[in-house]
Amino acid sequence: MDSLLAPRSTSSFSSPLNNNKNYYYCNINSENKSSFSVPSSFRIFNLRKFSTVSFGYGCDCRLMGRSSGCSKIDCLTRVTMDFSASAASPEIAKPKIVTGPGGYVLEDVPHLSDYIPDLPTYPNPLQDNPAYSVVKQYFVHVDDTVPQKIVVHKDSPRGTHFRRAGPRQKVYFDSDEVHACIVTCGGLCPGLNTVIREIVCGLNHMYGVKKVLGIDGGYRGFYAKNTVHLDPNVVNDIHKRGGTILGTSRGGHDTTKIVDSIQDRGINQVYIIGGDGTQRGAAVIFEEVRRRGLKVSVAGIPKTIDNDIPVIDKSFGFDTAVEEAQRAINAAHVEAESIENGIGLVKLMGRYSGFIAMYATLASRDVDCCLIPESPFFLEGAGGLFEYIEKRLKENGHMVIVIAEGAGQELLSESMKSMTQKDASGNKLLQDVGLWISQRIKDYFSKQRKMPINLKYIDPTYMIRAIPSNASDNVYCTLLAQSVVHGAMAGYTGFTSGLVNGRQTYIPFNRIIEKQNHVVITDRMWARLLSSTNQPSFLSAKDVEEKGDEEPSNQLLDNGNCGQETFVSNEVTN
Ligand SMILES: Nc1ncnc2c1ncn2[C@@H]1O[C@H](COP(=O)(O)OP(=O)(O)O)[C@@H](O)[C@H]1O
Ligand SMILES: O=P(O)(O)OC[C@H]1O[C@](O)(COP(=O)(O)O)[C@@H](O)[C@@H]1O
Ligand SMILES: [Mg+2]
Repeated sequence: MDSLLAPRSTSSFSSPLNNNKNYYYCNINSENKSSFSVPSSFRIFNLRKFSTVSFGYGCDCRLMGRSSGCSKIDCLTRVTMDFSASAASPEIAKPKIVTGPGGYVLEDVPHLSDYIPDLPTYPNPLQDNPAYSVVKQYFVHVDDTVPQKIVVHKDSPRGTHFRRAGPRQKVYFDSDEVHACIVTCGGLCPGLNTVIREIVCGLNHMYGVKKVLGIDGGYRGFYAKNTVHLDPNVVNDIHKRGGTILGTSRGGHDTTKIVDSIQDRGINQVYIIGGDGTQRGAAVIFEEVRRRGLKVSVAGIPKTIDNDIPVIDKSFGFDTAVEEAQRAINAAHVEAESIENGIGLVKLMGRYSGFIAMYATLASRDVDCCLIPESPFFLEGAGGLFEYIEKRLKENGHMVIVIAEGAGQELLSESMKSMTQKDASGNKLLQDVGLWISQRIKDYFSKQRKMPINLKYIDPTYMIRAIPSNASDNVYCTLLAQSVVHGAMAGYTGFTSGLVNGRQTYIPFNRIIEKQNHVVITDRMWARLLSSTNQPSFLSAKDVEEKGDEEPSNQLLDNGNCGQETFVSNEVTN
């Protein structure tokens, strides 16, 4: 043990602070001039003008309290502590993998009781709620799990499963004890307000939770902004609006400051709504919370209109975005077919994943060519884009092209000397492929082919994500929000709530952040698109060979289980 801080007497540390059994305090008054000492596994990370020192059980040492007293480290009492009995949590929680017969694997989510012993439990208040008490088997059985792959062969191993979401018979928070907060991060997505609304209403109506804070403006709002009080009245109408009433941002993830803020405010349930970057940030927050031994559930709700989050069937807001994209594609089609050699070009979102472009194309049937980041293409020569455009114009007199913002970036880089700029979150800032390709097409046909064309470029980028969610996304948002609330109340932490094969599940952060979900162009879904547009694949035999090694993604409608009809009916059963 180092000799930085030592307690006056060990008994000074035996009283629980704020009824939080994981923290112990000693009062130090300014007359006791001495030095501070902590065991080497402990760290003082928030030295302020506080007079109370608290020690997390098996984790960090913090200065807390607000009464006047000592302000400097050298005026504190010399105290002696022996923390040898308290095992500090390792830096990173190991994945919880449970195996069973027949190759069954459960990728389980962490639980508060994994690192806090002897937590009290309470009967779930829903059992007295008239809306739920009549529903037979309302509570999820403790052994319910959901398979990740549902297309199997007779001899297939049972494979990976995730814990089924839903209310548990016992909960780990007393309703009055809960102090929740909600934050939204990253780009906008239709349905953010619905998720916020349903978390607030779910906590309040199902569990009687009254203390819910909104964190303003993304992660940095934890430490740089004021919070807002949220209750069912405040959020009543917000699902009818696009955007997020809490505001959002990129960058600003400072783990220590965020967890300090959680701790200082006495927050014990953190609901984090955001995309792949946000879930990475949530995973780090969870690790820090666990390391400090706090009774705080950290729960993620996946948000991404790009659909780039793995494992889950799809993100909320995706359907709405695809629907809105139809309006731009329709306009492009009307413009193109009204003039000779008309080309309607629509750029849609999709930084690394072309799902919106692919589904908008499949839904519209007016699109002749869809270009996405996952499928390389080339412009000139036999089998290239220009050749195909010319062919379509000669056959049809007009054509519609949909391009995802991340498509063909390698071509732009070659011709425009690649920029390596990033946004505040570290995402690569893309060059405008829509403007670039418009110019290349115009130049090619006017200069090289001497063929007059009329190109109309439509960029509805922000229009498709700044709108309120449609009816089906609203239902999805509600189920996601309720699932995440049930999970946190049941003491689960370090998890994202998500739809897997039409069932609500709890997925550990490590699975959500390990990779991005991409369109696999050697899968049937992309083949369906090619056969619907009749565009060439632009792939060489070598490309196909390389792409053939990729694992199939969760392709939304593929595998026969994620179609809209199944999706809705499964939702209802959850
Ligand atoms: N690896 C990471 N570790 C911690 N925080 C991250 C990480 N990546 C992104 N973040 C934070 O998550 C937030 C949202 O990330 P961003 O990539 O902009 O959007 P999205 O979550 O929608 O993908 C930002 O505040 C960013 O700082
Ligand atoms: O201009 P912004 O706000 O950075 O957003 C643009 C990005 O947002 C997205 O729609 C989604 O990004 P995130 O899911 O990472 O927030 C990307 O397709 C696009 O590149
Ligand atoms: Mg992202």
